[in-house]
Amino acid sequence: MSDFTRRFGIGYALAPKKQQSFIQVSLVNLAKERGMDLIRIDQDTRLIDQGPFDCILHKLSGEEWKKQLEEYSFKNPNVVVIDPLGAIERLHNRISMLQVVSELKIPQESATFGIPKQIVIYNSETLLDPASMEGLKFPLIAKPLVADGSAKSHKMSLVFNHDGLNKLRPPIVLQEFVNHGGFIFKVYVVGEYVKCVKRKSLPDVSEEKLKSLEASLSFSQVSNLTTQERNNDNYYEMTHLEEAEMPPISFITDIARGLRQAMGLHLFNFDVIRDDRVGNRYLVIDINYFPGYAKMPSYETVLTEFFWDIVHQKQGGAASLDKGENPEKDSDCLEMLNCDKEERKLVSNSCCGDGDDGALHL
Ligand SMILES: Nc1ncnc2c1ncn2[C@@H]1O[C@H](COP(=O)(O)OP(=O)(O)OP(=O)(O)O)[C@@H](O)[C@H]1O
Ligand SMILES: O=P(O)(O)O[C@H]1[C@H](OP(=O)(O)O)[C@@H](OP(=O)(O)O)[C@@H](O)[C@@H](O)[C@@H]1OP(=O)(O)O
Ligand SMILES: [Mg+2]
Ligand SMILES: [Mg+2]
Repeated sequence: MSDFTRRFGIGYALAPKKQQSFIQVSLVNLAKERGMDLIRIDQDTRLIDQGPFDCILHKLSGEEWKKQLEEYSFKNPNVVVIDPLGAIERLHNRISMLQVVSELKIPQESATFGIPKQIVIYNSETLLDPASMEGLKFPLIAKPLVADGSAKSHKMSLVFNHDGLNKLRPPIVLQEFVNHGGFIFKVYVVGEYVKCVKRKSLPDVSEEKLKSLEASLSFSQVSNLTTQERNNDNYYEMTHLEEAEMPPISFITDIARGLRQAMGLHLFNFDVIRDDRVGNRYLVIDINYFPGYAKMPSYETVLTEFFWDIVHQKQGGAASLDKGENPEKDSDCLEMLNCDKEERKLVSNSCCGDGDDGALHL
């Protein structure tokens, strides 16, 4: 069969929520028109008995899936697995996740980047020992060390003083909370493609406010709030996304490319904030494997193009990750996304302060 008529099979193994958001009819149809069939992998049947596939997309964890994937890859070495489990695992720990950012070698002329100051706490004794704070300054944000996609792994707390540490459950990462004007930049990476969008984030905490606040405040997935949840909150109504200035395009693209190469991953996004104390300093605070691409503008076109490259071996293995340039012009790569206008199908995340009133009051 000539390459022109050959069809390609792309197997996907995703959790139900991810499948529902990502596998939309528009994506399936566009891929089909380009000769690629998206095929659901039945998680109740052995992977080895399914297919044939030219590529496998997945966001599942657990030993059983690992075993299945290894067995499949051993018998089908030519099938591209997006992405290797070993490479994804680095993102399941919030320390190893950001370690890679610190190791990037990127020219920092007009802007600089890094990660917030942070420590890891494994047990309650260390948590309550003032010596372990290593000069970290309040306010802090406490994040579960594990970032495995569970609801628990997204549960965060803002900690305003020592008393606020009492409620925390190690293992956790204590990270300095950096004022950033209430906006966050989400940088989506799909192979060589990079798209930066802005979203609302947590409000700044002034020195004055810090003194008057309760000891801590817990919340979950604030950048993913539903329109309804935002509308119920004064802060969100008062924050104007269009006012946020985008970061320098080529700088963000350089970081994205550096991360992609260093991690050996094709599908991820990372969250960036602009440090208000410095202005042109950008901090990476989170990296997510296979994020909510359906929220990215033109996700169907971008993903279809990526699949096409993969099955035609234009972006296959780690070597081709070095290939370089983003296929889009830089000016097209960064786009403002006003998420309030977006339809969100999935998100059921909530903010819960100590009073659990559903709003984020600082
Ligand atoms: N060091 C920080 N300084 C200021 N704000 C922060 C910091 N870290 C996190 N945030 C805020 O808290 C939110 C949640 O943090 P983070 O992105 O690490 O959590 P997550 O649960 O992994 O999120 P996601 O849903 O993107 O996976 C961020 O989107 C941002 O608004
Ligand atoms: O829920 P969405 O589809 O929007 O995607 C979110 C995704 O959830 P899902 O994988 O269960 O879908 C999250 O993954 P886990 O950490 O929970 O594994 C994480 O990557 C978020 O950052 C994504 O939101 P985004 O950062 O893109 O806004
Ligand atoms: Mg995040
Ligand atoms: Mg995350």
